[in-house]
Amino acid sequence: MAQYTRVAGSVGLITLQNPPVNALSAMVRQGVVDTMERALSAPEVKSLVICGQKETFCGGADIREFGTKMSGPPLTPLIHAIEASTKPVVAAIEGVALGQTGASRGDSGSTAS
Ligand SMILES: CCCCCC/C=C/CC(=O)SCCNC(=O)CCNC(=O)[C@H](O)C(C)(C)COP(=O)(O)OP(=O)(O)OC[C@H]1O[C@@H](n2cnc3c(N)ncnc32)[C@H](O)[C@@H]1OP(=O)(O)O
Repeated sequence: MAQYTRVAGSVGLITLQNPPVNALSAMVRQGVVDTMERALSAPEVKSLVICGQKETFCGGADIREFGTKMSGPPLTPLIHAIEASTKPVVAAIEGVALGQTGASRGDSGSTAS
């Protein structure tokens, strides 16, 4: 899933939650879609941060779903929705960040779209 909270008054925080590595399962992708919509429609939210939990950003595709029937929202439209956001979206990356366009393992940092 993806948990939505509001911090510092105007920042929407979307936390990827899928132990052990916050992989992009169908539920996580749906959670990001839902929480993005919620944050974008909230006038008090001026910017968004997407983060992982427990010192891991994201392990990429959820390997437990390999070989099963695809469900949930596809990834590419989700990425496009984030890139087209009317509010700035920052990824707060800690630890592993794996996925469609590359992989990294770092200490901490952030990228913006
Ligand atoms: C439209 C649907 C698809 C959306 C996604 C789009 C597709 C993008 C392409 C990709 O994302 S390809 C990349 C897929 N990811 C991987 O192949 C990651 C494989 N895992 C690793 O490389 C490592 O496990 C790690 C993430 C670097 C962590 O290494 P570490 O040494 O810290 O821990 P491990 O002992 O290896 O693993 C711990 C624990 O986590 C489980 N696990 C690891 N990766 C995943 C994953 N991607 N999904 C689900 N579970 C994962 C691993 O099985 C271990 O579990 P255990 O129960 O403790 O044995």
